[in-house]
Amino acid sequence: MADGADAFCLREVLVAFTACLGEQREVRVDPYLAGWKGLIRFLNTLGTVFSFISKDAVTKIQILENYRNSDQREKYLTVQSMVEYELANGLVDLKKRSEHPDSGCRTFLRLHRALRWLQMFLEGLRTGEEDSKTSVICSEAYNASLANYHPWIIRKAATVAFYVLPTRNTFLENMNVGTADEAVAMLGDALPFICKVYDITEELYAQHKLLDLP
Ligand SMILES: CCCCCCCC/C=C\CCCCCCCC(=O)N[C@@H](COP(=O)(O)O)[C@H](O)/C=C/CCCCCCCCCCCCC
Repeated sequence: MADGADAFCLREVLVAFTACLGEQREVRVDPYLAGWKGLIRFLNTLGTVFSFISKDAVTKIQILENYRNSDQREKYLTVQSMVEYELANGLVDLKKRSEHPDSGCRTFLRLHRALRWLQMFLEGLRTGEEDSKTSVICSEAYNASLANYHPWIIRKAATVAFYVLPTRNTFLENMNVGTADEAVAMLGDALPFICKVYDITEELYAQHKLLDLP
């Protein structure tokens, strides 16, 4: 694991996802991206076999950060304002990637689908037996979520990468929050917030028929 300022800490990641939720059920983009960036720091400590996954996630985060640093940054403050702005201004390719291949809506949707994987993976870790295999928990979560959107070659590469994951307790002890039991307790506190962020986004995208953006 990395030391110092760059070290992964589960608490920081979970705090970031908790901070996504606004009082009016809005989902804030900055803490959402901060949460993913923290997770990618962790992913990078697991070995180069995961590089193709972290590269894709970093690219998507960068696209959204660019919107947050642009003249239109206020429009990208929350997922709700982003959807409203991009749809009202015809900035989303709805049928085929063409004029707006990297819209905020499309890019966020990819991370949103990955959040479902994360939710299922963390729940599997939380409720798993001490010696259960993280690779199995991870594959099951992946097959029930993200895999449905990936071509065969990506599914194959992801499944191979999962094999190198350590056992559940070693994995939890690498979270920098104390013992495996303490990490489990923290997951229990944070998962309802992650679920809520997921559900609100899913509802918003469904309402605007954006769940299948190319
Ligand atoms: C206790 C907490 C520890 C949890 C640690 C989790 C660390 C995970 C960190 C990052 C997860 C990466 C999120 C990946 C986003 C993938 C978005 C996506 O679906 N992209 C595909 C579609 O994009 P477009 O082509 O349409 O632009 C793209 O094709 C995918 C490429 C890469 C493969 C993605 C495989 C995702 C597997 C997720 C499992 C990560 C394994 C983590 C192991 C702990």
